[in-house]
Amino acid sequence: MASMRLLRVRLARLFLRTADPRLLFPGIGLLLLAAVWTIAFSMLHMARDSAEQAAIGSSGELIETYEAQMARNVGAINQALDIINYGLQLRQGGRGRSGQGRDVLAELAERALLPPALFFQARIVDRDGVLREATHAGTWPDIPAQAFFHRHRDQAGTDTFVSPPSQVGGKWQMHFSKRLATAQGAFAGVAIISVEPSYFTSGYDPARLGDRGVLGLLNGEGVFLVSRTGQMVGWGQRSGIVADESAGDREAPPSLLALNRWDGVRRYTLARQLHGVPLAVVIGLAEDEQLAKYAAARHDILWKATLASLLLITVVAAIGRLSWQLGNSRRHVRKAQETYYAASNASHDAFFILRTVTGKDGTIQDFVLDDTNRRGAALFRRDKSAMIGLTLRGLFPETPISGLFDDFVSVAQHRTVDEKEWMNTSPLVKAEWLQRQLVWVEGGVVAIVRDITQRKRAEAFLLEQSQALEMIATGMPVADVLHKLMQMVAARLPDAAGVIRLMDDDGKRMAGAASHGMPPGWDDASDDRGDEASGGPCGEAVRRGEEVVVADLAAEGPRPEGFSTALAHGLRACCSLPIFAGKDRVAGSVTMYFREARAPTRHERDVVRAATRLAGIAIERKQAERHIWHMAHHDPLTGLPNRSLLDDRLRQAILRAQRTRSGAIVAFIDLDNFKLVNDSLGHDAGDDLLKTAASRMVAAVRASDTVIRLGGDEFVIILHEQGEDADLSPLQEIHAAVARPMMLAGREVQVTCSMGAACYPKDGADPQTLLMNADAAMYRAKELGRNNVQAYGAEMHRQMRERLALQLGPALQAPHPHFTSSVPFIVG
Ligand SMILES: Nc1nc2c(ncn2[C@@H]2O[C@H](COP(=O)(O)OP(=O)(O)OP(=O)(O)O)[C@@H](O)[C@H]2O)c(=O)[nH]1
Repeated sequence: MASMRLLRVRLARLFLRTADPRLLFPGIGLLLLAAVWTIAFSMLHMARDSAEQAAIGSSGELIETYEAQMARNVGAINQALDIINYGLQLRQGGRGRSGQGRDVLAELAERALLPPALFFQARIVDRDGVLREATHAGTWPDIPAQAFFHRHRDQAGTDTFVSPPSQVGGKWQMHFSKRLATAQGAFAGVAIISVEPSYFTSGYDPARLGDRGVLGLLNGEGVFLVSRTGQMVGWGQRSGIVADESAGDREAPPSLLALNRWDGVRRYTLARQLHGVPLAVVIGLAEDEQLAKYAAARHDILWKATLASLLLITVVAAIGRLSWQLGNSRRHVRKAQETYYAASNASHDAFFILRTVTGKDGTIQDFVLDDTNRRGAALFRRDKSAMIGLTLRGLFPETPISGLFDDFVSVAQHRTVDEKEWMNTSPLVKAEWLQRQLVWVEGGVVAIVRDITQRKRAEAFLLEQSQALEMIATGMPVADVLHKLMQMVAARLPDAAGVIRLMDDDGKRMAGAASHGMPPGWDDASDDRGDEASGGPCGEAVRRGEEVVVADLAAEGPRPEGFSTALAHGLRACCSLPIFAGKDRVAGSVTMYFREARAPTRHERDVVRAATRLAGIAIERKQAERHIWHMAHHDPLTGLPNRSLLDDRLRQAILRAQRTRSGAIVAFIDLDNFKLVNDSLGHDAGDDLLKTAASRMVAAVRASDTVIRLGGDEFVIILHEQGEDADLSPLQEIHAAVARPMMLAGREVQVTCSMGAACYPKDGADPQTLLMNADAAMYRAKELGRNNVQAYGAEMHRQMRERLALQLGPALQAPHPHFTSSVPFIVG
């Protein structure tokens, strides 16, 4: 199985490698070239075969023809020789027609028993080699030395002897000779018929044998007696051919292509032995002539094959190049696609490629999703494969998308780009806020969508922070600001619950100031626990002044009571941050509880930190405000409320008296001869005296009463809920307390004061009247020699007016006479 799989894999790889146009087309080209040349060579082979067969066939036919021709010629000569012999025998026997003395040859010629004299010459030689008769004139010298003479003289027999061509009478001739014998068989001479060699090759047909063929006669030694090639007639060449003796019924062997040694021409050569004579007919067909058609066809085939090859190579090269370019461009496209996919998959943006679907009338009907990236599938919480092919409407089955669809159509029609942010309403899409860019592409629209929920939330968070800051800046109550901050955190961390607690002024207890999603009674419970600030991890944040994270409330050691409540309500983890109001002062904590047992994320901690910082600013600002207000309304030396609060306190005293149906005493106090202290003991001693006097006054009244320093050495005391009969005994106590000796600049000093009192409602119904009347009474006390307490009387009012008239007159009055009667008494 494994080997099969391996084989399949290898085959697939081989196929892919072969399918590469760089290999495929050269491969196909080579195959086609091989096919072209295989066909060409097989055609050549067939053509040559056919030409050879034709040559062989032709040579076979020719040898038959020429053999018959030669046999006829030789037979005629043979017959003529026999006739000569017969004729001689008849003469010798006396039976000749012409009788003794008449030439046998002439007689035979007359009777046309000899071959035509035009070609043949007949001769008779006697037993001594003397020429006895001849059909033609001419001598033949030294006949007894001729081979044929020896042959016939020495060998009995009737066979014909053929002599090679020799010159007789100036002519080259072949000689056919036969032994002449007496009736007893004795040698009687030789009958000779001579013929020009060309006689035998006159049948040379150039149409059949060509210009370079051969037709010839061989003797028994394989020597040409005559041969003709074209117009050339020759003899005597040694052929080296062994004649075939298969004449007759036996099928002749085919001709052989061989190099004819006598002239160096390759020929299809056949030799056939003639019957009865030691002669063989030879025919030869020159190879180049016989195969001339084949050579032409060969040239034609090779030329066509070459042309076809060139054409093929050109076409394959062109197709290969095109295919290579196509492959290259495909590779580039594929690489570009791969790059696109890699980039788009790594992108934080979702990509959607949608194809436009148009109706018959050309209007856009819908858009079909062709492709998307990983982020796109994640945005829709679906598999990419399940999304591809869906229409735009199909992507948002339950959401009206008319606006989105119109935007797509607009971008597709106008070939533009459209960018928008929108709040998602589709439950299928995993985002609150989205930003989309629609870009026209050929045949469709590409939508690039980005989840901007975090950014939008951050913007909202920033907005809420600035709103909280605005609330702080405009002096909104801290409780409102904290409430806003808690809302802000809740919006960012919707699954969390939280509470903001503030430390009370003495820094011992914390109380909930704002909360979100906390279990009912939780705030109360924690508020009730006075030691919460030092108990659980959240209190620990306040105590340590740093962030405390509890990743699992259930795993925490000794559990504060509140944790059980939190756990019971499904809160498993918490993160608490101290609120710093000012540099080191912890004013409370912001604590968020989470429903999973885990450490809060960085984002969650950042949100809590931001809220904590703003809470600190709000509290610090409120404290600064309070400080400024306190500074504005209190005397920095004594810490007592100053003149700015006088009117308000007087009004409150009146309202309170009205509410409680009681009265109130307004006392005006001025230290006696205070200037002397400054002058004698110094200004600092004067300040100490003022502080001591103020503290003694505060100590002498109830907490609900008010002591105000008007300025200099003047004070106002408001005593609430007094009887209407103006009992001045509380004032006497204050007077006595002030007058107690004190240490100033290392010396004991006793300072008295003058006090004037006006009672509400008896001496005045409004703050101004009461104050003015108390002042008048004080002035009266001064007049009476200082160091006493005077209740307001109506006559004081008249005296006051007289005094004012005098003071406003041209001459100023001299200093009051009581000045000397109540100087500060330095004891030590
Ligand atoms: N050390 C000190 N002196 C102050 C302060 N404010 C005002 N004074 C001085 O207090 C003196 C007030 O004097 P007066 O009330 O006019 O006169 P007196 O000496 O008290 O005399 P009688 O009021 O007539 O008894 C002035 O000399 C002021 O300079 C302060 O804050 N510290």
